[in-house]
Amino acid sequence: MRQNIGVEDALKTLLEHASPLEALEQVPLPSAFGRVLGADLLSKVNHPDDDDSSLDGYACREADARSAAVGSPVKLRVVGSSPAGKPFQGTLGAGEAVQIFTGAPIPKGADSIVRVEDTLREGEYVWLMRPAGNSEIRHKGDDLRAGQTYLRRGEVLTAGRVGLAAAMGYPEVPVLVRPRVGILATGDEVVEPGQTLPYGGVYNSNSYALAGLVQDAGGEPVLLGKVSDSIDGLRGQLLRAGQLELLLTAGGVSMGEHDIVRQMLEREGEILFWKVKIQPGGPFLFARWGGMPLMGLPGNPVSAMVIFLLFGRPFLFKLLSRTDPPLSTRKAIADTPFAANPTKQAYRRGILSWKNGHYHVSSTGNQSSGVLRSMVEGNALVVLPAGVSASAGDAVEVVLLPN
Ligand SMILES: Nc1nc2c(c(=O)[nH]1)N[C@H]1C(S)=C(S)[C@@H](COP(=O)(O)OP(=O)(O)OC[C@H]3O[C@@H](n4cnc5c(N)ncnc54)[C@H](O)[C@@H]3O)O[C@H]1N2
Ligand code: MOO
Repeated sequence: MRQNIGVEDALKTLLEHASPLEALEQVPLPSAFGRVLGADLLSKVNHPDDDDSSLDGYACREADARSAAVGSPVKLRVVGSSPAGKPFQGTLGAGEAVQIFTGAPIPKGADSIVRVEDTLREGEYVWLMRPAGNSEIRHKGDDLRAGQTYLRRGEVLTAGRVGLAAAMGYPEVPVLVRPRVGILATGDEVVEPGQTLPYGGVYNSNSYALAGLVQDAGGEPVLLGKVSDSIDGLRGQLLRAGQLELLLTAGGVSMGEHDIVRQMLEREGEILFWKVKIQPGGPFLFARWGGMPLMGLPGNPVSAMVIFLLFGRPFLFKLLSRTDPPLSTRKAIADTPFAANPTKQAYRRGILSWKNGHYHVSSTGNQSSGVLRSMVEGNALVVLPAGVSASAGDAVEVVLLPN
């Protein structure tokens, strides 16, 4: 078992155990938002499907309306109307105009448009006060060309991408099946919210915070409840869970005699590393157990969340072949001091804001790993290499907390 390894080393090691998933499912568009596209999608149609108008006005021949001006308008006979969805079927001749609406195909015989604001309608005639132009014509395929690929495997279906899939003619899309991530809390003192809190007890916050982070990364959380500090209980609960793409345990990986996760894995799993030079979350453990990768997250609520973000989230991104980066970073000016850890890379909770053209970050205050509210009051983690503290005014790197 490797111990006390660096952050980069830990990430590299665990990503070697993340094999991209292949299984796909078809989902209807209303359920597609946030899912990861499983195949490249090419457009089934041209959009627009023919040259069309970008405004409400009149279609005519450019040559007929060249001399039109406010003082000397040109008079054309209106031979029809072309609303979007009910295109004019005839052919427009010299001296003629067709009333046209935004999105309607340009009638045969017309080559230009004048907008309605520059016209005056009089019965079956229209006066044009400006020359007609063709810059308001949207050309066939300007937006989408049939047969061209616009969406790619590994892309997250944002609102725009779901809309684009619809525009390309797909009522449903192939997406990667969400990796199922088991979440198990440990500890005799851990009690479910709603129950009476005994002396020395703590409500189980880790399972629920982690479930949210798993969903946000594209996974499907499988809540496995909690086990007390017994190796038999832990093993039994994990066996009941069946085969999952990733197991997360929270707690029980530190030095104490009750640290059952580490003890069980030492006996019957393969621990790939234990302890990373990081704060919070130093006792982080990564193992394989029963053919599954297992992340033993430290029990402190901040540690569990930070370790999942820095390691679990990239792991799920790789399983899903996601092409967007798992984390976003910024450079910011520290408005308050941030204390280093002498031997570990530190991640301090900060409040990131934008002032006078720069990002600024200030501490959320108490940086203890038990202060869960710092993950809510803060929106970023200030990254401090081992031994490097930041004074007010220093430039620092921050990692944005996802939503
Ligand atoms: N002698 C040492 N003690 C500790 C060390 C060390 O190196 N030497 N490391 C400390 C660090 S750093 C951390 S982080 C914690 C991690 O310990 P465990 O992973 O074994 O976690 P627990 O001891 O079970 O719990 C720690 C803390 O978190 C609370 N907790 C646990 N589960 C939940 C939950 N589901 N919801 C909310 N809160 C939870 C638990 O009550 C404890 O307060 O170890 C240090 N100790
Ligand atoms: O990882 Mo521990 O969070 O440093 O307390």
